[in-house]
Amino acid sequence: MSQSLTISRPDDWHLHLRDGAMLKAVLPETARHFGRAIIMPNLVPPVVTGSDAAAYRDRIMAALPDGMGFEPLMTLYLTEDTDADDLAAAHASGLIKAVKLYPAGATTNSASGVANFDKVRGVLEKMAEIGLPLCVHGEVTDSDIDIFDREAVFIDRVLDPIRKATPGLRVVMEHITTKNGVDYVLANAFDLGATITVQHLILDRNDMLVGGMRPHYYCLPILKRAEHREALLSAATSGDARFFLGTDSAPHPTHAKEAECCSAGCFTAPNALSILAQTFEKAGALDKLEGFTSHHGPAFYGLPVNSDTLTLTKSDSATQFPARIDAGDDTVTVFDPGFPVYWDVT
Ligand SMILES: NC(=O)N[C@@H](CC(=O)O)C(=O)O
Ligand SMILES: [Zn+2]
Ligand SMILES: [Zn+2]
Repeated sequence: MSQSLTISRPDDWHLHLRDGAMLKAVLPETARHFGRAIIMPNLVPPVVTGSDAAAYRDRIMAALPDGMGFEPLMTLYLTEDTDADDLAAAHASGLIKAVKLYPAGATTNSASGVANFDKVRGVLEKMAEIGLPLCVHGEVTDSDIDIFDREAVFIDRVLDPIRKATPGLRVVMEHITTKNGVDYVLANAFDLGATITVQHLILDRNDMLVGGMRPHYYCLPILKRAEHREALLSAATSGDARFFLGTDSAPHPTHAKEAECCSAGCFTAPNALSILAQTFEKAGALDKLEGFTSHHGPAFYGLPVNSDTLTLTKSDSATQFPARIDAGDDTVTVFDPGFPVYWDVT
């Protein structure tokens, strides 16, 4: 028996496209399904200025296959030297839709991030004034804080003080992974939103560690206990507009994932929507999928919902996703949810 669901075209509110051959390889995987995406600026070197963002947007558009529609929503990478006027001009021209805060050393390519939060106070005040959202990788980097606690500690020690010191600053907690993150969003007003990834909705740390380590499930923030996954699933399927999809699809060459010290990130662009449909259906919340993938994000960012649609169909046989895609001389391994998925984009 087949079943189908037509929704407004989804957007991805947290996406890594990289550059060069990798960009060319992964961009069609997103553009096939998503109308727009918030493009993460953690290139090497990072996308710091308005002119960096304009040049990166041009490279993305040049890599887009003919006939595919896709709008990259550009971001700047916040550093301790970010120029508030350059950032305001990039926002005023419509070039950028957000600024990304990486605590220095928290994740992939975050070395140029912020170590001393006092140094970005002026920039954050400017962002509050002009209504430019701050997207936050919310983990402390202190070596004495356990990796599984780094998100919760960040909320108390960094995020809450920043928000209190900067009234009116709109913040997106990127890729939340804990009940603490969900509760913090719920306890605040609608100037605070959160993106949630596919992997954090379906996996917990046991899936990554029991019976052998699975490097393709290693991403940051790291998968947590089952009770946290359950809180994320409740939030995503609740219909609360503060929670929306950010896949954090983060391609790395297969050899860098299957390495002695594996890179952090899951490449979910090809099958994110199929897995989500299955996950929402299992939770008895298929009617909440469209809000999560297509309505809540535009509402937070003050953008229109996409005018075209996407149809998902469920069939009796499991959907076959490619195991990997080619990217120049490398391959990128496609995320395997670990269970059969019967939904596919048609
Ligand atoms: N999520 C990840 O594990 N990796 C991301 C960086 C990030 O979003 O933190 C990447 O750029 O590879
Ligand atoms: Zn991150
Ligand atoms: Zn990311």
